[in-house]
Parts: sequence; C-alpha cells; structure tokens
Amino acid sequence: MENMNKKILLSKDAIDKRVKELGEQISRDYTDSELIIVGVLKGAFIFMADLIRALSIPCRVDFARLASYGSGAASSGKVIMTKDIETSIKGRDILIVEDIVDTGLTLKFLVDWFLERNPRSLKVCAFLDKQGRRKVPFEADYVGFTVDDAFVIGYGLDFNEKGRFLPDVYLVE
Ligand SMILES: O=P(O)(O)OC[C@H]1O[C@H](OP(=O)(O)OP(=O)(O)O)[C@H](O)[C@@H]1O
Ligand code: HPA
Repeated sequence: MENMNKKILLSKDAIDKRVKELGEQISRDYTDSELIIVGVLKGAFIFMADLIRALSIPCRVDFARLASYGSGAASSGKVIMTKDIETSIKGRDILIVEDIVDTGLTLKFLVDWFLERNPRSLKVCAFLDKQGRRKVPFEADYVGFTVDDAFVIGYGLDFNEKGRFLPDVYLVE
C-alpha cells in the first residue's frame, strides 16, 4: 500500500455527515422496533460501529462472514458462509449492514439465506454501492454513497487486507 497511488474520494467529514443522515433515516423507519443489525465481516465493522451510534433507537448486533471463490473481478460467483449469526431472526426486523455492494453476489446470497428463516422484515444498508458492477440484480434499501467502478480502500475497506484503518476513503490504482 505504501507504493500504491491513492487519491481521496470521501473525506472523514463527508462520511460522518452521511452516516448521521442514515442513522436518522433508519431510526425514523424503525420507531417502536427492536432492530437486529447484522454486520458482514470484515469490511463492515467500522461503518456498523458508527451507524449504530447514529441511531436513536435500540438495536442488537450480530455478525456473519462470507467468502467468495476467486477474488475481485475474477470471482467465480460461488459464495459460502464461513460464520453464521448466533441470533434467532424469526419474526424479527433485520438490517444487514455491508461496506460495499459490487457484483451483488454476496448480498444476494445472504438475503436468500436469511429469508429462509422468516424474519418479520429484512433490509440492507450498504455504505458504498458500485451499481455498474452487478452480476445479479440487487438493490440496497439504504446507501451511503454511489461510487464508480474503481477500487476503493479505507473506512473498513481493504486491498489485500491493507488500508482498513484509514479514516477517509481513497481510490487506488
Ligand atoms: O458484491 P460482491 O461482489 O459480492 O462484493 C462485495 C463483498 O466483497 C467484499 O468482501 P471481501 O470478500 O473482500 O471480504 P472482507 O469484507 O473481509 O474484506 C466486500 O466487503 C463485500 O462483502
Ligand atoms: O473497491 C473495493 N474495495 C474493497 N473491497 C471491495 N470489494 C468489492 N469491491 C471492493
């Protein structure tokens, strides 16, 4: 990463402002509900930590982890779950929190997996959305920012495990 060319895309201030707006919107939509927020590891951990503190409603948290065979653009499209949640979601309101929707394969898999367990409602909040990269149709219910087809790091997002700690989001080449 030290010798990667990186250009700032989203500043910490812009991120903070947008996360606060999302928190307000989600709090309004789930008044009188005890939401279960499921973070998708690893990338979502920073966004999720900020988002739940921007809520004015109570929530519970859990985590899932998924892996796809192949990496990035070369992904074969096969997704597997390597860590399931530990909470019963039947009859509950569930919000999946993800760092980025790219091909859509990860979230399509997770949504189908959760729907089989009959939650009362299931929505998705993604920090970033690369709409032009979908391999399967998928639309998140809440989106922080829409980004073009370029690789980004920071705020939880990595390039070969590097860069997750960066407070801003960068484009890398
Ligand atoms: O829409 P898709 O094409 O499925 O891609 C999105 C997924 O890919 C990345 O995860 P990754 O497998 O790199 O794991 P990480 O979160 O641990 O970095 C990202 O965090 C999303 O979970
Ligand atoms: O641009 C990205 N950055 C980090 N992880 C990703 N996973 C899909 N797209 C990206």
